[in-house]
Amino acid sequence: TGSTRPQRILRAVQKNSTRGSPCSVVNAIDDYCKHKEWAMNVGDEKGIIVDDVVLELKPITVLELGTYCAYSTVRIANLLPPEAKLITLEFNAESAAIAREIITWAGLEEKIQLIIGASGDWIPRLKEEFGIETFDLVFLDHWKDRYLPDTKLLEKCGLLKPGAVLLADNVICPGTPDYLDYVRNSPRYKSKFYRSHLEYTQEEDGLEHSVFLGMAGRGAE
Ligand SMILES: CCCNc1ncnc2c1ncn2[C@@H]1O[C@H](/C=C/CNC(=O)c2cc(-c3ccc(F)cc3)cc(O)c2O)[C@@H](O)[C@H]1O
Ligand SMILES: [Mg+2]
Repeated sequence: TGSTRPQRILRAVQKNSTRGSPCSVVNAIDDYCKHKEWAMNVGDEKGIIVDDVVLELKPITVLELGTYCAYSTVRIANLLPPEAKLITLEFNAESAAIAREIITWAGLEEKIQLIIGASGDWIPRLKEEFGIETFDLVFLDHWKDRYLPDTKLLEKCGLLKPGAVLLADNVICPGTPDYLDYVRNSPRYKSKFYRSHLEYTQEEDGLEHSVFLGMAGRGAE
């Protein structure tokens, strides 16, 4: 019974980064996944785009769907204002355990709430159980066929306010065609595509940045 990829990523973090330094944790994961073993982190190239969106938006409440090894969790939380909070949902208990270790190693446990469970079960409970009004930023990076249903669920639960941003990874590779079609054609969103590459490769990929305009869409126009 060998180790799992998340366990090897955690070991690389503990070996090659400094406790309490989110930047060094992000760099250690990127180095490991570039030179030793590919893993499905948003990565350094797309990560710079994520950084720019976060620094521009200055979100106070952030939701991440699909924690995996907490690479993007740490990368985003590191750039948040002091009073901001990030909730991240991960339904695989093994991944969540590794993610929690990496979040703690980075020293970000105060800013990040990791919930073990499925987005479909938890999104309807966030207002009640975590006192969340609405999210300023949602980062979608979980199963690609769940982006659209979870977006509709977020709308239904009133968790998006006008101006909220949905930032979706992998809209080209592996691809999220139904989600792209929705956010690009719905009057409820102003969407734009940030062309990039699949993490640690030369393959085409990119992020979709969609601003929620409200349930009434653009109104009379
Ligand atoms: C009930 C399922 C939906 N709800 C969910 N709720 C909470 N966590 C969920 C989740 N779905 C999936 N997850 C978790 O997110 C993670 C899944 C992410 C899926 N991501 C990908 O498939 C992916 C895949 C690639 C990829 C690209 C090219 C290639 F050749 C091979 C892989 C690149 C990426 O950047 C990716 O993000 C896991 O940790 C999983 O346990
Ligand atoms: Mg991804």
